[in-house]
Amino acid sequence: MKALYDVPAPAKLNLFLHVLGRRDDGYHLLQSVFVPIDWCDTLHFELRDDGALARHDLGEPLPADDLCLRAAHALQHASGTCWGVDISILKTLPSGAGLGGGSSDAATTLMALNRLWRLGWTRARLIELGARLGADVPFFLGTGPAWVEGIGERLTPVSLPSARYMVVKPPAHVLTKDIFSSPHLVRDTKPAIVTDFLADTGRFGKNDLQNAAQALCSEVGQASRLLEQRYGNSRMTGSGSAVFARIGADEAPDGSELTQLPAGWRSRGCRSLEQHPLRDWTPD
Ligand SMILES: C[C@@](CO)(OP(=O)(O)O)[C@H](O)COP(=O)(O)OP(=O)(O)OC[C@H]1O[C@@H](n2ccc(N)nc2=O)[C@H](O)[C@@H]1O
Ligand SMILES: Nc1ncnc2c1ncn2[C@@H]1O[C@H](COP(=O)(O)OP(=O)(O)O)[C@@H](O)[C@H]1O
Repeated sequence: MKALYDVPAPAKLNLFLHVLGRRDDGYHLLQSVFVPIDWCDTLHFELRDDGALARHDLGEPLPADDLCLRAAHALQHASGTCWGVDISILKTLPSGAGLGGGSSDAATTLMALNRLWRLGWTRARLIELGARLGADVPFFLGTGPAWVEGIGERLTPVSLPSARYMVVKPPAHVLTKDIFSSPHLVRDTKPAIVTDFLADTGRFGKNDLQNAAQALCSEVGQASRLLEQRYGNSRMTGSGSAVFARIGADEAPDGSELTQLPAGWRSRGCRSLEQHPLRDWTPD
């Protein structure tokens, strides 16, 4: 195998997000259900025999310390392989949205290179390496929707019925660190448990980060109100600034965009994925 083309890196939504406390290192402990959706970046991987790692942006330029290259460097170093790769990225997911785009790109890179370089690493070993790249990377190395605890490294797969969502992303975005250090940060006192959530599948929980995000960025509240008016529900995903609403089977076709949005806003009709598209690429 010399190449892998059209490899997807799906985004995710947080159906709810509880902040339970804070670790000694300052990171906050979370409870959340993450669900992958069919809004994806697309990556191509071509084997190099000179050991070089190169990235080619097919869309908007990516940051110099792009998470795909960081993932490739980390796996090349940890595995000791002599192989290299040319990574081409067609970025469609907005960055800094709470959609996990960069984290998903990193996870897809680890799974694709594990296959291209014939490393044979297990999922658990990739997750251990991925957790050092970002708190959301372990989720994207998993099998699909998951109950997530810790700072994102403790995953319990859950099966959820497919659902449809309209996602709206205003142009501004909020720094995750500013949200967690905000006086508006809500902390949950009563942790939920998996069975509680599953008993109420489909009913959104709260996002404890949303008050702080709205205090820092008025567009998050604006996006929430827009979706409440159109669909009767809304919730910020992750640390924002994207907001989503659950929509009916007969509303907004998949991939559609909302009209009459302010300039620079993005939107997309999405469907949840019952499993990660690369689920079978990695041995458990
Ligand atoms: C909170 C989540 C939920 O999915 O937000 P999104 O990234 O999806 O928006 C993620 O776990 C985000 O994880 P990650 O993206 O790795 O966080 P970073 O940007 O590295 O965090 C920036 C800063 O936010 C604070 N931080 C982050 C995560 C966490 N569980 N507790 C924290 O206190 C820390 O000060 C950290 O240095
Ligand atoms: N391939 C990438 N795609 C998106 N963001 C990236 C990538 N590589 C690095 N980043 C950086 O990671 C941060 C966004 O990460 P991402 O997982 O997309 O966050 P969010 O979950 O908030 O959308 C930004 O600071 C961005 O500059």
